[in-house]
Amino acid sequence: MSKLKVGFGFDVHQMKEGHPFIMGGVQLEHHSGAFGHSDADVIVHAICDALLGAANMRDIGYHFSNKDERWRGISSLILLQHVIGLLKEKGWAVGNIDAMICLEAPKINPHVPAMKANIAQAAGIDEEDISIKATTNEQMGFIGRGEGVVAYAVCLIEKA
Ligand SMILES: Nc1ccn([C@@H]2O[C@H](COP(=O)(O)O)[C@@H](O)[C@H]2O)c(=O)n1
Ligand SMILES: C[C@@]1(CO)OP(=O)(O)OP(=O)(O)OC[C@H]1O
Repeated sequence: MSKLKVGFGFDVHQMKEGHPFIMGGVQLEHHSGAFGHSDADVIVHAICDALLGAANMRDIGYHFSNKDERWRGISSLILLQHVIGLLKEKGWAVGNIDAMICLEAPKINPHVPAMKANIAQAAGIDEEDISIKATTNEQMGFIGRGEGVVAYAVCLIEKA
């Protein structure tokens, strides 16, 4: 019988005026963008943490320190590829991923197909096994004021 594990991930990044905004490997047209040590791709970070959590392999900052110059400005899709490699070494394969972005603007919906394609390619999974959703924060709090962006993800992993 195969073994199944679920995982949960969360990430938040500050939004900065004039900064590029990368989400799911797509550069979004917006006056501000998520800021971090890497490309601050918040949905990919939440997915990495969900996968690492499911495999009980610590978290993204443990594997990719924000003090390490190797990861400065790196595409988070490359970090996701590393995470998938770590799971594969332990015999884990990804079942499915479901992720949610909480962001006031811009609209995410038009970009969901491209994001799914990027994440599926980096994770080596079928696009059918990755779901991306979005919500505003109804203009409340730091998300509502456009000061930050949040993402959540859950995943299922399996090993024979
Ligand atoms: N940044 C966002 C936020 C929301 N959406 C889509 O709009 C729908 C309505 O959002 P509410 O927060 O008003 O419920 C939501 O269900 C998403 O489909 C989006 O694309 N980008
Ligand atoms: C991805 C890493 C590494 O570049 O940096 P950030 O882009 O700042 O992202 P965060 O989600 O705060 O933590 C993980 C990191 O160590």
